[in-house]
Amino acid sequence: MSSQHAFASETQRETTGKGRQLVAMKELDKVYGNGTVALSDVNMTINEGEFICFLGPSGCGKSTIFKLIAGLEERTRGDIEILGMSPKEARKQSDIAFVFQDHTLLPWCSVIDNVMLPLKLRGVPKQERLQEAERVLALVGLSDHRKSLPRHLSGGMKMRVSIARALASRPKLLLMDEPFGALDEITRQSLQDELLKIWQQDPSMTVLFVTHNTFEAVYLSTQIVAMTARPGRVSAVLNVDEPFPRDDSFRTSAAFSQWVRTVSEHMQH
Ligand SMILES: Nc1ncnc2c1ncn2[C@@H]1O[C@H](COP(=O)(O)OP(=O)(O)OP(=O)(O)O)[C@@H](O)[C@H]1O
Repeated sequence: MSSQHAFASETQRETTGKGRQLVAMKELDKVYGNGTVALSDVNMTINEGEFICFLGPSGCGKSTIFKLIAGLEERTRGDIEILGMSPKEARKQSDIAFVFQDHTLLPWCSVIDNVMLPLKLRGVPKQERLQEAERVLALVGLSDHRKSLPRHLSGGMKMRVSIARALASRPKLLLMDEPFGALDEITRQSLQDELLKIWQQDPSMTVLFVTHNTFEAVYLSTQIVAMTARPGRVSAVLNVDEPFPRDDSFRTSAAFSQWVRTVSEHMQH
């Protein structure tokens, strides 16, 4: 791999995904009410099954892109579609789930009640809720802690609960906004491995992941979206064409170091 061909130019920004087109953004601008131009002319397609990390300086509009995809903010100009629907329609069908850095668990509810809450709000019958919660708690290795309260869990465990809660709605698109930013390095790496395992088990699930950490982006991604400082634009999309499953042997490989160097060099320009 060389830095000359690693990045697709802005006009060639087609993904190399495993599935059908999931998200289409065309000439997207976002100007907030106070006049802040958060995004300018964002053009991007995202295919089903990708794991895409968004990297860029603070304030470049990464969270804003997520809010537009989730239908939590309205675009100022341009088009955005999720599986041919508006973001709000897609969210209503529970096709989209969020995980934030702050785990947002209800402190007075047990782990399993926290995981079941979104299903309860959607009117899913109790037996089905329980089954689904057990399934996702097993996925994140927390079955034995189903009755614990959040305050009895470590930061990494709270994040696992938060991921389980998002997975319980079986989303097609999982949006993760700096989820591991507050965790120590060892916990972070084990959660990266668990997340990749979960993602690999479901070929149709797409993960969009914001991080400031180049190592994390290279380790996790099928693609890295590099963004410029505000107003945010997509400056390049990098296809990290390294095989899965990935493990510590990838983290310590020469190829990994080369990818990190390439991405870092790009981000400095
Ligand atoms: N509701 C809002 N009203 C006005 N300006 C906003 C609003 N939300 C975000 N902004 C501004 O829009 C720009 C992009 O913000 P955004 O949070 O999307 O960036 P980011 O890349 O996610 O930042 P960070 O990496 O620091 O989390 C910033 O200048 C921010 O201050």
